[in-house]
Amino acid sequence: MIKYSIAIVDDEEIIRDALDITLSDQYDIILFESAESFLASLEQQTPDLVLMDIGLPIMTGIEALEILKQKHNDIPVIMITAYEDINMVIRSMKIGAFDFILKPINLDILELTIQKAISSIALIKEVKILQEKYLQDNLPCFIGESKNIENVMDFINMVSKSSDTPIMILGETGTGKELIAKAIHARSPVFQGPFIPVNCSAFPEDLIESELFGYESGAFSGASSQGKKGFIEEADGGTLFLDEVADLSLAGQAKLLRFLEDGEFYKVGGTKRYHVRTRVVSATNKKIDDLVDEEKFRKDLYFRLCVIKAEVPSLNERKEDILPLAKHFLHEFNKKFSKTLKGFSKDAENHLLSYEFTGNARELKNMVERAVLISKTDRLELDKLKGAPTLINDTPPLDIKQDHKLGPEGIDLDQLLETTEKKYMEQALEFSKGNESKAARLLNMNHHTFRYRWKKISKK
Ligand SMILES: Nc1ncnc2c1ncn2[C@@H]1O[C@H](COP(=O)(O)OP(=O)(O)OP(=O)(O)O)[C@@H](O)[C@H]1O
Repeated sequence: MIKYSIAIVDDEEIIRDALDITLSDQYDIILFESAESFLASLEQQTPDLVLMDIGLPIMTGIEALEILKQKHNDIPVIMITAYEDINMVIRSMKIGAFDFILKPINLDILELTIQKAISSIALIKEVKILQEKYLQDNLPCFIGESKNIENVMDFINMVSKSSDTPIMILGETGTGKELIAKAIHARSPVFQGPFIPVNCSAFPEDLIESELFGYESGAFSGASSQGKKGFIEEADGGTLFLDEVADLSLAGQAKLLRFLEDGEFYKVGGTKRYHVRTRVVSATNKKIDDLVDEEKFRKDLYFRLCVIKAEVPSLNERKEDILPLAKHFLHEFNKKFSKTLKGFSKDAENHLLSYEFTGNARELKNMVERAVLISKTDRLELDKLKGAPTLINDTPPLDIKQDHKLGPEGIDLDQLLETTEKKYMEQALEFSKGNESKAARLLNMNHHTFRYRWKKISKK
């Protein structure tokens, strides 16, 4: 059961006490003897409902109501008046009071009026509680103490409020663009809808249309007989995250633009029109303005996607975030590898602070992961960080057991399969001198699948 809070603003102590005794079993009561002290308290917390005397000394209840409504229009206010001054009552109702009650207060009428006011805000409150819980449970920790990141987060909090304004996030690889896209989704009104990430560079030109829009049954040979939903349809009522959007082919860009213009599309091989409402967040680590100038990215699409633009600074430009991030990753990998490292040695910290990151937070994360895995001391020492290859694509050295016997200590199967897949893909690329089609053939894979999986796995 939700317990609602009521602020009672009345200069008469006897009334405050009487209301407190009557209502405090059911509601959280906060008492104020003046309009000024009540308004000042709103900086710290806002009540769900206000009971306010009209005839307060110094600042009157009506004046306080006017100020309250400017900032918190959604809080219902019940005015209390000692005399039936119809003009005062009309004025307060015009300003936006929910209702009024007369002194001496009839408790039955009071209870009924409070109930009515609460039912008007119950849904808003329920959604707020749900959203806070969702944020706590689902929002990936976005670490950052620098002014730079604080500004980005403030901006995101502001722009998340709308459910459909397109946002483009720019920043070098590994700066946390996908994490930010998830944060936007989690703070937006469509937070309960799906968050669908699409890596635009993972699909070749001839597949992108069916991946984005889906296809109708029998659209082409090899198509599933039930047809298929595309990513856009999957994202209906939620957020579509178009990662690496600058890599979209010109044909793909044209199709996406058509959808963004009116939210409508046809599936491949179909004549039925579909309508989808989804917030589009896109990201790229390329200099998209240059691509627009070079006509490699459509200007009209750029303007559609980039109604709001957020730029994430590189880690080298926000050195204050390095240690908080490193400690966060240390904690994460302590948990993952059941280690109990307490922190970094002074030397290790200095090394991180003077290091030039090319892969940003992802590179730092990989450095810490490997160092945690090979550390045997209480603190993470410099040699473990230095010894750890810092390639962005590096993964910890987990070897597949040749005998495939499971010991009592168990294994992290996902991690093992991922490492194995990556090792073979790396070797295949080495054998084929970087030719992905040849590498794919060595692993008996279709080359689209190879490209897609390699992109995915080499980002981890
Ligand atoms: N501020 C942060 N707090 C916590 N983790 C972070 C932060 N920034 C990045 N990370 C972690 O670093 C890794 C890379 O982040 P992410 O995938 O969001 O970067 P990206 O900018 O989308 O990269 P790319 O351009 O290569 O797609 C992820 O594991 C992410 O969780």
